[in-house]
Amino acid sequence: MKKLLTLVLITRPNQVLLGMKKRGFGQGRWNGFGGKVEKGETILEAAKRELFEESSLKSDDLKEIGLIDFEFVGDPQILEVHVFTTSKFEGEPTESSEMRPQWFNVKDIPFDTMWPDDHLWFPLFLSGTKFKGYFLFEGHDKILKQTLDKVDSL
Ligand SMILES: CCc1c(NC2CC2)nc(N)nc1N1CCCCC1
Repeated sequence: MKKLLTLVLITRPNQVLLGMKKRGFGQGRWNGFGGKVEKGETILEAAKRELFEESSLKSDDLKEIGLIDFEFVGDPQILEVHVFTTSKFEGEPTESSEMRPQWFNVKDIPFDTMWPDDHLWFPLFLSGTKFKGYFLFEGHDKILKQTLDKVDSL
């Protein structure tokens, strides 16, 4: 039983835009913008929608660069996260009810206040390498098992 989710990472030279999640799943952690894929929308449409809802940014240039499956011990629901990135966007990052956006230098990514998997695959995302990953979590902080592979196509 897979649940489809999206994650969008906006970049500009030497920087990545992250949002501080203000409530709900992942509250208190910096992350890209994303969420659930609703019925009747494509994964790409969901990524664009969530980006706009959470940051006020619009982009027609989202490129999929990663696919990550997350499993949690004791929970049969697998989260399948489609990771997108672009440096072409319109608008100004604006705080929403969900997210407080902030630009970070790529050398100062706040991994200590992000999901524990991020520091493992961010280097691949930042180097423009497409990847597929799998993470088995115990709770929301402990990675029990993982795989991470570079791929030519997703
Ligand atoms: C799937 C959770 C998750 C994550 N890892 C969590 C331990 C499983 N890492 C990162 N960066 N984003 C994540 N989500 C991106 C889609 C919206 C919900 C949060």
